[in-house]
Amino acid sequence: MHIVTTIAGSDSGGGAGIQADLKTFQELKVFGTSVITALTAQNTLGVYDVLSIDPSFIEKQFYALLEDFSISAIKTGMLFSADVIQTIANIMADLDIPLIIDPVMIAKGGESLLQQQAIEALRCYLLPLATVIMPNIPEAEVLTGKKIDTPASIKQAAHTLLQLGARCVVMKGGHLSDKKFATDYVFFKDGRSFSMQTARIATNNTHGTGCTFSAALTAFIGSNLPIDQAILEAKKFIQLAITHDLSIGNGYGPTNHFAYHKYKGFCEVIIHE
Ligand SMILES: Nc1ncnc2c1ncn2[C@@H]1O[C@H](COP(=O)(O)OP(=O)(O)O)[C@@H](O)[C@H]1O
Ligand SMILES: Cc1ncc(COP(=O)(O)OP(=O)(O)O)c(N)n1
Repeated sequence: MHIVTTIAGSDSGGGAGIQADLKTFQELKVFGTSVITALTAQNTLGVYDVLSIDPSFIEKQFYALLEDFSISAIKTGMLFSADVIQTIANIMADLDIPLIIDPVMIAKGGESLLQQQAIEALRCYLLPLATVIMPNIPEAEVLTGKKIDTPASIKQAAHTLLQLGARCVVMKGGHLSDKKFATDYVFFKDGRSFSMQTARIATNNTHGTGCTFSAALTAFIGSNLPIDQAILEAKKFIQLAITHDLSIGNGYGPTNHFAYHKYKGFCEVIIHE
């Protein structure tokens, strides 16, 4: 049994954060463990409040896992403050475990999940430790300080993130204006790149898409799948979770974490090398 860890915030609404990650891990048959960085009072309509966890307690959670488990992959989600990022980076720097970073900044409803002062800490301390960083377009714009709206600017931004130390960048295209396709762009340090294109689903039930995608990638990397295959399977996982979305709540509903096993033979992803 492979053991993986999510370091993220709790979403009381169950569609994003720790809850989405653990559901995804369970579906992909890896044993999920967690380090909780913050609690959110949240549902599909929005984030009403955030309670941060003291970094010293975050450290205790992390060391409790490291003492007892052989962890095969770790992902980060909502980290909230510079202190938390510094704490996680200090511990990660001494580990030889693949790190998947979802640089969560803003919730669907517009609420901030990362303090402004934390952006520099993310760029300087955590990003250089990333096996894979998977920003959405607005997050990549914040991290690189450049507008991203053309294929050339996507490539340029990914190269900036690779230069900052990440080994692989998955630039998620959910926020691009393409009405027909949802295309993600993958770039490696060795110069290889490819894109993954799926049909864009007309739905508002996209709460937690980034969390679910990065959790699936963590599960596949933690199960020793080669990285290209892990990225492709994770894209299938999120595509099927959005296609078979759940109408739960009255706002941006969650994705369907059960869909992959039922429908995985029926997901077309077009790859462009
Ligand atoms: N409406 C959609 N239909 C299909 N895939 C989508 C849709 N919206 C987002 N995605 C996919 O979901 C994943 C998360 O994308 P994105 O929305 O960019 O990130 P985030 O959830 O972090 O804001 C990506 O693989 C993206 O292509
Ligand atoms: C606790 C918590 N963590 C992360 C998010 C944001 O998740 P994401 O997958 O980026 O999804 P949306 O915010 O786009 O729905 C969150 N809302 N809560």
